[in-house]
Amino acid sequence: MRAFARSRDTDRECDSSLGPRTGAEPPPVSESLDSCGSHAERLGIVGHSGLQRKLLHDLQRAARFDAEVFLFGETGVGKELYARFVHECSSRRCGPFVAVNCGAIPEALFESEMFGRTAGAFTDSKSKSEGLVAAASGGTLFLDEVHELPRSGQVKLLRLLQEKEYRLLGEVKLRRANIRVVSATNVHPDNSIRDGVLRQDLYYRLNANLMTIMPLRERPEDVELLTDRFVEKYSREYCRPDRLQFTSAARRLLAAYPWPGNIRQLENLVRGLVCQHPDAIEVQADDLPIMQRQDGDRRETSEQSMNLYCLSFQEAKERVVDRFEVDYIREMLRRSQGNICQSAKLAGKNRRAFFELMRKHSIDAEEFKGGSDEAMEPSSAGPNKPR
Ligand SMILES: Nc1ncnc2c1ncn2[C@@H]1O[C@H](COP(=O)(O)OP(=O)(O)OP(=O)(O)O)[C@@H](O)[C@H]1O
Repeated sequence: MRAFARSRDTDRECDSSLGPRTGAEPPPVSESLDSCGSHAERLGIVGHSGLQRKLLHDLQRAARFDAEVFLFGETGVGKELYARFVHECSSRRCGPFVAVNCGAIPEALFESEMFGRTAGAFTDSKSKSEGLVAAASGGTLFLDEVHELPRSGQVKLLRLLQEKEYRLLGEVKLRRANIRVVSATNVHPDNSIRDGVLRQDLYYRLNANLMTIMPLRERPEDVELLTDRFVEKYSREYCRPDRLQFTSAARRLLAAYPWPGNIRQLENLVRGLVCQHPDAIEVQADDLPIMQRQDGDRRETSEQSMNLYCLSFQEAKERVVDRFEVDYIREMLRRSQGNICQSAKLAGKNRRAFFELMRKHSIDAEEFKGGSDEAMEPSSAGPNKPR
């Protein structure tokens, strides 16, 4: 079971008067919304854009009640971090936070992993095992990549959410579940439902509080603070005595870059710069070559759009659509490292239609296979992802 559960908090200091409670009642008035600022700080959440402040405010509000929270956002925007924030701001903060990668649970093992099993429940199960629901008891169960849950498992989860009851595999007795479920996905739920990947009834049950986490490119004001936070974090981790500085040209590039891998990508870039340039004091714009290329691409795009006005409406429209299709398909392939099935899924198209578009524009999936760090990272920095 532990292979699917990424982490579990057990050793935190808690005010026993604050919980975990049974989960039904909201925390007392003394736990005001503002008291959660310290939780954000403790979790290392930074950002001062309006979008970020609104998100934290909405999450705090949702956290006070025991209803499900559904987080939607691109990869690397911080869904797991914000799920922890909900947990910390809730009356369940003294209970465990159990994060589960739904895509990693094989369909055949779903029930036993989620609900646990008695000894001998199936042929080679010699001992009793508590499931994830029991592991998260009194706390929060975080279902990451929820659209990857097996279909049969979704039905069973629906029953758990509706009845707040479950049964160990091999046992008749019903047990009461004391969990709050926070789930997350990077595929738009409308697309997952349309493609039959996510059951609509389960989605309705999970999204009592639907929160969209905006990508980093929509809140460039946060880039500077995040950069400084990561410089501090990795200077400490790699025992660098001096703090890396960025020239204003380099900071402008960082703020203008679209960050397809979001905050994880920025974090990896900074980590790479901190550990790969131990003697450098200042990062120049020239130290961020792929970002400059991106800047060049953008200039080129605007020049091309000027030329559009020399064409007829129909021709100009076709050219824009073509360019969009190429950019979009390449981006999906880049995100899934050349996996066509996964790219089609991300795009909400069927595989054949996606492949036809690739053929139309002579795009080769091989180009995106392997070397994903080079494709993802704005510089050659930070070859290892933290996750
Ligand atoms: N506002 C923030 N402040 C500081 N660090 C952040 C913030 N948001 C995200 N991070 C950091 O970015 C990294 C990626 O975050 P996280 O793993 O939560 O993203 P995710 O959306 O769950 O990604 P995925 O969809 O790939 O699972 C983590 O190291 C996290 O600590």
